Amino acid sequence: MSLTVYRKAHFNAAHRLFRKEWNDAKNFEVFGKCSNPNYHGHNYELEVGITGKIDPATGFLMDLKILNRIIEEEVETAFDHKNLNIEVPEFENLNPTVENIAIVIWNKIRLRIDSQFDISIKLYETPRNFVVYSGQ
Ligand SMILES: Nc1nc2c(c(=O)[nH]1)N=C([C@H](O)[C@H](O)COP(=O)(O)OP(=O)(O)OP(=O)(O)O)CN2
Ligand SMILES: [Zn+2]
Repeated sequence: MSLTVYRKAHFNAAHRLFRKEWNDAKNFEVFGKCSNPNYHGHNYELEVGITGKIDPATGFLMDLKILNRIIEEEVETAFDHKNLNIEVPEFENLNPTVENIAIVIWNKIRLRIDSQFDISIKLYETPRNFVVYSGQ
C-alpha cells in the first residue's frame, strides 16, 4: 500500500523575469510587469509530497520532523527574504519562473530523500498561480 505525506512551507522572495539578451522593451513585451527592472516580490506557498510505503515498525512513511528540517535547510534558508536573481546561484542564468523554482526545489529535495520515495512539489507563486512538478 502506497500513500503520500505532505509538509507545507512558505518563503518570501523577490525576482524579475527577463532575458539578459533582450532590452527592457522586449522583456516588457514578453514578461509584462514581471520584468520590472527594480524587481517585485511574492509570498510563495510550498507543498512537498513524499510517496511510498509505511514503515510498520513506526507507522511513519517518513518522519515529518525530518522532512521539515530538510525543507528549512534546502528551501527556506536558501530562498526566504532573498532576491532570487541576485542571491540564489541556481537562478544566475535561469529565469526564476514558478516552473523553474519548483524544479530547482525538487532537485534539492531529491538529493536529501531516500530513493525508495517519490517526491512531488506544489508551488504557489500567487494564490491563483501555481505549478506541480513530480520529476518527470
Ligand atoms: N507560466 C508562468 N507565468 C507567469 C509567471 C510564471 O512564473 N510562470 N510569473 C508571473 C509573474 O511572476 C507575476 O508576478 C505573477 O503575478 P500576477 O500576474 O500579478 O499574478 P496574480 O495571480 O496576482 O494575477 P491576477 O491577475 O491578480 O489574478 C506571470 N506569469
Ligand atoms: Zn513575479
